[in-house]
Amino acid sequence: MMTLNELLRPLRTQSELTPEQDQIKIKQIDMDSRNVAEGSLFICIKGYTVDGHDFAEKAIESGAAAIIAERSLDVSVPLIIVDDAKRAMARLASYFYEEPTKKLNLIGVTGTNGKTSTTHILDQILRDAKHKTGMIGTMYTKIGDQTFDTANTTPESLILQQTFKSMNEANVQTAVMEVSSHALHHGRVRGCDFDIAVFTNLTPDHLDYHETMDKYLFAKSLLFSQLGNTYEGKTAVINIDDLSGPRLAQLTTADIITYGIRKPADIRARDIKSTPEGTTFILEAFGEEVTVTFSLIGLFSVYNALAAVAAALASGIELKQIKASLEHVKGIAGRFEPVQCGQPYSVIVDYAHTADSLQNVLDTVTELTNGHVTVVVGCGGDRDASKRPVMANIAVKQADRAIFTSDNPRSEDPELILKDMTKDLLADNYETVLDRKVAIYRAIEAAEEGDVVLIAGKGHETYQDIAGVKHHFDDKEVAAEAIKGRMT
Ligand SMILES: CC(=O)N[C@H]1[C@@H](OP(=O)(O)OP(=O)(O)OC[C@H]2O[C@@H](n3ccc(=O)[nH]c3=O)[C@H](O)[C@@H]2O)O[C@H](CO)[C@@H](O)[C@@H]1O[C@H](C)C(=O)N[C@@H](C)C(=O)N[C@H](CCC(=O)O)C(=O)O
Ligand SMILES: Nc1ncnc2c1ncn2[C@@H]1O[C@H](COP(=O)(O)OP(=O)(O)OP(=O)(O)O)[C@@H](O)[C@H]1O
Ligand SMILES: N[C@H](CCC[C@H](N)C(=O)O)C(=O)O
Ligand SMILES: [Mg+2]
Repeated sequence: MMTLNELLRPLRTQSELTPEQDQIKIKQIDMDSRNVAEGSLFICIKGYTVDGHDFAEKAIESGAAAIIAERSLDVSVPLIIVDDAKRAMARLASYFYEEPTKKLNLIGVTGTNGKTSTTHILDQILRDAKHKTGMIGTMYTKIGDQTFDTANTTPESLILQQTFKSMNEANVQTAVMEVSSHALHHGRVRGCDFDIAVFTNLTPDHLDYHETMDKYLFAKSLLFSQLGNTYEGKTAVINIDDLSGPRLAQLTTADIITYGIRKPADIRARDIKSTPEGTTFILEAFGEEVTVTFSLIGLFSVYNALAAVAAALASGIELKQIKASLEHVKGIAGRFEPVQCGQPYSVIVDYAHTADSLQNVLDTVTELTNGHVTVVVGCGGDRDASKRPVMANIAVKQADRAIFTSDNPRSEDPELILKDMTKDLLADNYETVLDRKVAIYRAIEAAEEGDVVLIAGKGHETYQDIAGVKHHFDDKEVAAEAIKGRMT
């Protein structure tokens, strides 16, 4: 709880509050009128769908004691006008919750692909080293052993600061979070005091939103320029094999740890051997060497491991301990996850929903099998349409057979998404099957001994978003039903 006068201090606004209004007690901050309670400060956010200013009255009816807005409103409680409500929200939330990230070793992971995977590997290493950890990302938010659902990979600043405060209360030492480009662009992580920033890679995605790769890189770069200009205790972990790596390195004054496979790097993997059971490699870290046996599959997984190793070393964990942790990292839900029901062919569910990830995963599958490869894949609606034909092209080139189907069409017509994917395809090794369940069944029913069916795009998701309604749908569940159905 804070007085309004005290809470507004970091905004440095010239609010014309009476001495009585100055003393109003603010019990919580809200950006959603549906959460407002007695004594809330309600912040009006102009969204993509609706305008929070239209809910100010509703918030007051629910007990809002003051309103922050970007324009004048006829309201009965104190109104503070700011130029940018989201910017104000980040500042106020961090202040109200007593700058919780300053009490955490905060690690942010950004990049087009590999954020969830890297954060999960890193969390395992940290927990093995007896750190109490928190995680924020695509699959969930986790505080200690408790998990919570999240709507976004990187939530809005208010939710973030509340989460960090809960982490402080639970004595979390290290928080590992995915930082999406949307979040960076929207300023959701303003007010987060990162200690370590990790870059995985940059390949085309979200160009509907960022428009050009340069602007997309600029959004990602904000994590590195925000790393502070004292290098004391701040580290940027950079994939030096990625074209954008060196550019990001130039943007930070923090210490830099590079990792890679192809180029010389501080943290490097060599002699990589992949089998369907896992990967072994020699890990070099600042001149020391250890051999790692790792259960995750594919070169891309080695990159994610290297990123996690670098961030763990920067967090003070010993290489010996890191090696031991890597050796018992378990598979990550929906990432190259096998569906095993005793069938003589392989079925793999994976979250590849970009051209680069699909290419990487198909490269891995084709390298590890002598059988036929069938890929079942679609593209999401209300997302970058430019990746659709590129993904389809990779599918027909890399796999023996592709079944194009629906992903999350959201507000788009799924037939039109399929048309976008296939309109310029010259190949004839594909078919389109709109119903995802039918598509998965068809691929599995045709699989023979030694073949691989890759079901890409939805990974861990347990729903299919059609016209804004989330229907239960789980690729793993459907695949298992199809496999068992064939056995009976
Ligand atoms: C395009 C986008 O980023 N949208 C985000 C945005 O939603 P919005 O602008 O539509 O919000 P809105 O519904 O118009 O509401 C505006 C304001 O009115 C308030 N409101 C609304 C209704 C009401 O009754 N009362 C009320 O007060 C809302 O709480 C909000 O403050 O603000 C919401 C709350 O923070 C986010 O959950 C939502 O993310 C949606 C779910 C989304 O799909 N975002 C994607 C694009 C995204 O951000 N993805 C990245 C990951 C991408 C990646 O790297 O793969 C992510 O970090 O998740
Ligand atoms: N380092 C990597 N490079 C390229 N592709 C990768 C890499 N790591 C994972 N992938 C592929 O990308 C998919 C998504 O991986 P992951 O969930 O870790 O990425 P993410 O960055 O968290 O994605 P999102 O932006 O949706 O949260 C995986 O299922 C795999 O196909
Ligand atoms: N974080 C990604 C997830 C995409 C998952 C895919 N199944 C889709 O719906 O496009 C996004 O919001 O673009
Ligand atoms: Mg993710």
